[in-house]
Amino acid sequence: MQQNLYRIQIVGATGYGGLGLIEQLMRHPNIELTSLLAKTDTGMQLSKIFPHLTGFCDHIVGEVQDERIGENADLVVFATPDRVAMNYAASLIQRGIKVIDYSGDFRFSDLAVYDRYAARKPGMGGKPHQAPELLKQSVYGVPELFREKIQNASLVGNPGCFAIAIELALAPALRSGILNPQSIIVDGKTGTSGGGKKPSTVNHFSEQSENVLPYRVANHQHGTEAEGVLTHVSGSPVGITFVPHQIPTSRGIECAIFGQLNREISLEKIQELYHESYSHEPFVRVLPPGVAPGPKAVRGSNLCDISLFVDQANNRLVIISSIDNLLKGQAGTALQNINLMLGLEETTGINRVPLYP
Ligand SMILES: NC(=O)C1=CN([C@@H]2O[C@H](COP(=O)(O)OP(=O)(O)OC[C@H]3O[C@@H](n4cnc5c(N)ncnc54)[C@H](OP(=O)(O)O)[C@@H]3O)[C@@H](O)[C@H]2O)C=CC1
Ligand SMILES: CC(=O)N[C@@H](CCC(=O)OP(=O)(O)O)C(=O)O
Repeated sequence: MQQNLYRIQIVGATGYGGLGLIEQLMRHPNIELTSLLAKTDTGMQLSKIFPHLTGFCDHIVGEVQDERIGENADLVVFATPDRVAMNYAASLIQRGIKVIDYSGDFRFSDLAVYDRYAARKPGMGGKPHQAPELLKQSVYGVPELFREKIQNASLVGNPGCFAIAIELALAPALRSGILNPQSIIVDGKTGTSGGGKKPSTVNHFSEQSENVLPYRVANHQHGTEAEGVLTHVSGSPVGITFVPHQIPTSRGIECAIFGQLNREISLEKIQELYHESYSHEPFVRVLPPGVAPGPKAVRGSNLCDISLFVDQANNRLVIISSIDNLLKGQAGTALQNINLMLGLEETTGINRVPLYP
């Protein structure tokens, strides 16, 4: 191994989340992509599947076989659906190989919370966790909230896309005690890439175009995830009613978040509070009063934009949070976590200016 050149294997490399990481790693000076594995599209160059990568990443995609997982790697990223990483993480960690998983397998330190997440996620069928003993050592991968733990972790559970947008938006207000933690309502919108690359009736153009489709109303797995994390960081039980919608864009998430203020407080003071929390964070922007441009302003970047409003007549705080679901909501945060776990500068390979329009 060249000095400071770390070897990474991606399992699930042919999906959107694998792709998002590969695109960023093409510009990473300290990381070598040693292998790409997937289930179906194997034996061909990645650039045959994604022609925009021609000349940038022409690696051949290998088949997922047990003996290949962890081969020639310092860190393995599972960009796979739920219940894949849980079968491999223990043996990788035993071999001294670090692991990041994009799914819900390792987002929860408590098995009961995992079970609640799994009960809300379609297709999970209430199956038990295959490696519950690892939950206590896994670290939740939101660097802005758990940076030091991530730096020392062997196993990181990358967050859910809506969950990170909600957590970054609410953490400063809930930590400071200005909001009633049981009063939170979130109206979320996501582009169709949130559901991955596999076509379905719901993301068929004629079904999803010209519509705003509510789904899993007050029963989405990221509501549970954000409640648990925000309860942990604020020290008070947080209750969130979350209604997600799918909208006809390819990428982007916007959450409009409402909470009752415990006392009268000016927008200026709340802006100050958020600036104190995030002025040193490279990927969180607290926007000036009155500015809320939506997810188009963060598209293609790892940024989370936060806009704050006070509804004075009803003494409510309104927070608008926008991310690119495939970057800050997935592969961008994953690369932040990889950099932290490997002792590299956190922003390496990530500092992209949003693509506009
Ligand atoms: N899309 C998003 O916005 C976000 C997604 N996530 C999570 O990230 C993970 C990946 O999501 P996404 O990129 O959207 O999904 P995709 O469906 O686009 O990609 C999934 C990838 O995993 C591979 N795969 C599927 N089953 C297996 C298996 N049993 N063993 C090995 N590889 C397998 C697929 O290969 P093949 O096609 O060959 O089956 C494909 O390469 C999921 O856990 C998702 O919940 C998290 C945050 C945001
Ligand atoms: C549009 C769409 O279907 N979005 C997915 C995105 C969430 C996701 O992938 O989250 P997990 O990692 O927790 O599974 C959803 O709402 O379930």
